[in-house]
Amino acid sequence: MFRYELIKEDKHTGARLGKIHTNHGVINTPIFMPVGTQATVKSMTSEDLKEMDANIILGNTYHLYLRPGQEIMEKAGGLHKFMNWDRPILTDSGGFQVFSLNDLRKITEEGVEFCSHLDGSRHFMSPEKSIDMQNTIGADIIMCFDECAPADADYEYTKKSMEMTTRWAKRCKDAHKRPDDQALFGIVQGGMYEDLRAESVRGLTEIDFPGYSIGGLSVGESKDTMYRILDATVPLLPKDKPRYLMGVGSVDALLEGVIRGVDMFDCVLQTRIARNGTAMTSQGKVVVRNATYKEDFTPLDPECDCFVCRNYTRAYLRHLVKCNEILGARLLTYHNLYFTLKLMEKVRNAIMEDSLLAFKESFFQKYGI
Ligand SMILES: CNc1nc2c(CCNCC3CCCCC3)c3nc(N)[nH]c(=O)c3cc2[nH]1
Ligand SMILES: [Zn+2]
Repeated sequence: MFRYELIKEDKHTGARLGKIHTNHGVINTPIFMPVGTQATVKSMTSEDLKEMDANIILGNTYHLYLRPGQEIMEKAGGLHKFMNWDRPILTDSGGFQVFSLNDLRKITEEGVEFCSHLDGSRHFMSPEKSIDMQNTIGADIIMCFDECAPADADYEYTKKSMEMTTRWAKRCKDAHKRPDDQALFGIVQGGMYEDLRAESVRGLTEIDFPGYSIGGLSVGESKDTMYRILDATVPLLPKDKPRYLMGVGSVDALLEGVIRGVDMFDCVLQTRIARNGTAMTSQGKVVVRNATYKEDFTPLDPECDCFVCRNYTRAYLRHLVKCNEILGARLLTYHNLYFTLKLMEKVRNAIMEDSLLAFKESFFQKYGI
């Protein structure tokens, strides 16, 4: 049974310590959730993810709907069994991916018509179809089907889009077949307009959900704009329910989001930059491809105790990346996820000790932010 337990509110900021209880285990918040787009966190085994103590990972309705498809997912007994992951899973509803992965699409009140980015076949996704697929996938936390308005959308478009997303949220809740096993989160929209954000919160809390996501951000707006919208939106959300900031983020955005009362985060950055040869370390970003590391036989991050930093050198990692070896992507992915999960553990400890702002200052100073 899904339950959010508020453990402690930070004395000096909006940060809070919490636990989310699900059928597949407990999630300590604030939490970073590694992204698994096609039933895998790229190059990580379930054992790797357990070893780095990942509490929860993300799946994606859009990708799984296109491949392997609902029928296979059904026959596999759901995503947990299919990918051999017995801890919590959260799925996004597919709305964002339909808009971000396809330019051929048509949005109506009913839903969205789009062409598959894989083979160009035509598809139709609606609130009901998204919920049906998410019920089949069986994730512990699922998302309403929403429209993420573009960052530069004008007031009128953003207002209409947010109002439709609210109507779609009601349709999602009505279509949800397994509310006791899968917690459905509403997604706050309203673009960069504080009054539309407040309207979205009002509409969604009236329908009532066990948790709320903040969507429509990290879509190209400035960090200051994102923080301004968070300042205006988070305080309006119920304190006794989790808040999930979608698609965020880099280490600075994670800390700034926690300070503003966000509990859950997901971001593809950690795994994406790893595949491009960049590591996140306690001294800031290390682009291992750089010639400076050619004869650097020291660990990637001297302060990290992950198996990559304990067993391999920067020179070796640079060699792997230069040769475009799969192991290079795998080792950097493991370290970047480990680093981010450890950062969130330090953040949780700092909230416990009422020293979050001091931690943020010292971390930013060392990281070079
Ligand atoms: C990167 N910035 C950003 N992401 C957003 C996302 C996606 C969050 N990440 C989901 C994972 C992506 C990879 C596959 C697994 C799921 C958003 N999603 C929804 N539904 N609505 C948004 O407004 C919404 C807004 C977002 N902004
Ligand atoms: Zn490491």
